[in-house]
Amino acid sequence: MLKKLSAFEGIKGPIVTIVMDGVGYSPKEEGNAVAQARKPYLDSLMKKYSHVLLKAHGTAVGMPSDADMGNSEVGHNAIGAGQVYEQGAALVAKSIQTGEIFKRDAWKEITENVRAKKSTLHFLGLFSDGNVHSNIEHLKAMIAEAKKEGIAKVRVHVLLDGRDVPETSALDYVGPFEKFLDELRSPEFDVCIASGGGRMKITMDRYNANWKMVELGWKTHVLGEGRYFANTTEAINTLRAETKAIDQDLPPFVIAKDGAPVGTIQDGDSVVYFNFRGDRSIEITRAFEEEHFVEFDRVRFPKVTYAGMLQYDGDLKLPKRFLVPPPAIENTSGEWFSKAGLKQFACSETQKYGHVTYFWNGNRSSKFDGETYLEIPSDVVPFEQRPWMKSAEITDSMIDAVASGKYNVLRCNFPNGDMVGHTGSLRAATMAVEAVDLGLARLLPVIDAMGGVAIITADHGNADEMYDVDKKTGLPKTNKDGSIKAKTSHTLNPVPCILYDNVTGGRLSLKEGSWGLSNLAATTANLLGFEKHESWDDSMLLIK
Ligand SMILES: O=C(O)[C@@H](CO)OP(=O)(O)O
Ligand SMILES: [Mn+2]
Ligand SMILES: [Mn+2]
Repeated sequence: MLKKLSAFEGIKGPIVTIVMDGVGYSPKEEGNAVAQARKPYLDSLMKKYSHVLLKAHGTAVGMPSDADMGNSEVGHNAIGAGQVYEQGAALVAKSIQTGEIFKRDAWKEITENVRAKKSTLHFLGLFSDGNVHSNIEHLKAMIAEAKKEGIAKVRVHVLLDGRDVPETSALDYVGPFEKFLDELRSPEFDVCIASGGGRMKITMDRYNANWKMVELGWKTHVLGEGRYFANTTEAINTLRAETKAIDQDLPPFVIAKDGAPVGTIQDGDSVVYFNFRGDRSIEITRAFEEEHFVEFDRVRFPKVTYAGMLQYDGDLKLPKRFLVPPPAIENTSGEWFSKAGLKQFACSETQKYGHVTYFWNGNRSSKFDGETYLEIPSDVVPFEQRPWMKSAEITDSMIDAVASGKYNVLRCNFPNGDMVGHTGSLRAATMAVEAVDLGLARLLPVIDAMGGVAIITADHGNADEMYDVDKKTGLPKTNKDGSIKAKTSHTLNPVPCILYDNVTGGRLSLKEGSWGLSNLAATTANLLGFEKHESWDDSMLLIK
């Protein structure tokens, strides 16, 4: 049980954590949608209330190095668990480096299956070195090992990124990768790319937001249905010229030879989904694993030996077979607040719903006792067309939940800064931040009225840098037509953390210090009048 604090009895009203997804802090104004947004409410909070900056990237959130940006999974894991675990990116890299991955049963089953049946080994996943969902180095290591182990035929299905890496960088990955395959290819080892498409068009949907994407991915990778191209470079060049889309939004393509797809997925094949992050892996995994599947008509359901890079959901045991064990995230704040008998409420719209539930609770999909979840359906549109997204509805729901008096601890996520930040539109991203400002201005007074306190923070940066800046010159890069190259990925910047307290008469503030997202759970525990769990990182709260 969490122990009661002796120095502080705790706030009587609700404690509310508000995550402004993708709203990082940078002193640089140019290309910074957060700084440029008209957000009088948030600006006044920064003047009036105790605040600090939190580290939200790199080793502070369990990534392999401080060159790695933060992301929603590692960010919400750290906030919810109050601790830093080595995350998927680091665990897989290590397992490959030590060779452990290839000694485990999952890899052996995958490879023995294709050797025994003389069938094809397929790799499917996000094709970049973004290290948010996947890393192309992991893919290359597995292909090289497959050759070493005498596998005869490998097909690769590539989901183009442009969201964790520069927006039109796909060919920078395809070129060197084709060369890598050319060097491995031999009469005994037949390897090539078989299909692909933009990650926001096919396969990588999350939280059941748009199953059509997964259906289109299934048609492309499994059935080999779609537009044929002779190779990936030709596909990308043609589709770019026709659609003007950036990589994440490019339509699907099928690589064909002599009028037939080179790599459909068939009975007896093995399939490795090489993304380590779970949210955008669960739906396609279900399509490959579920015997009775209702989300779309698969037309053909090949009997394959399937493995995910990690296990994506420990409660649902999805997938059954995985190459590397996921981080065992234990003693989350959700669990211990539940054990303390507290009532918890979590809310977001579909795009971030799993962030405040599944990621928050250490990648568990089931609830702890006393938890209530509310999902507001997201629009299925390009978010630069609706930068306000469902911020008003999230605010309405949070106001109702706070005012109901039913909950001790509440959490919500406003997706705007992140989802609109990823589109690369600076104009829309400033509106996104402004929509969050409107929401805060409505919600916080209701927390006052209930005698509560709020922490306003974020999980990582995104909207704070909308220009792709040349590291050497510090100037924005430009496209061929002279326009500024947009940055669609997350940033390395810290995030704000504001303690909104109008109820203790100034007794509480945040200590100066070198803090990160993992210090939030203990801080919330203190606000509730509890000591932190022994495994959580320290509280930032100073109590007078
Ligand atoms: O959209 C996503 O999948 C990632 C970026 O790859 O963003 P976030 O971590 O904010 O969910
Ligand atoms: Mn995020
Ligand atoms: Mn994001």
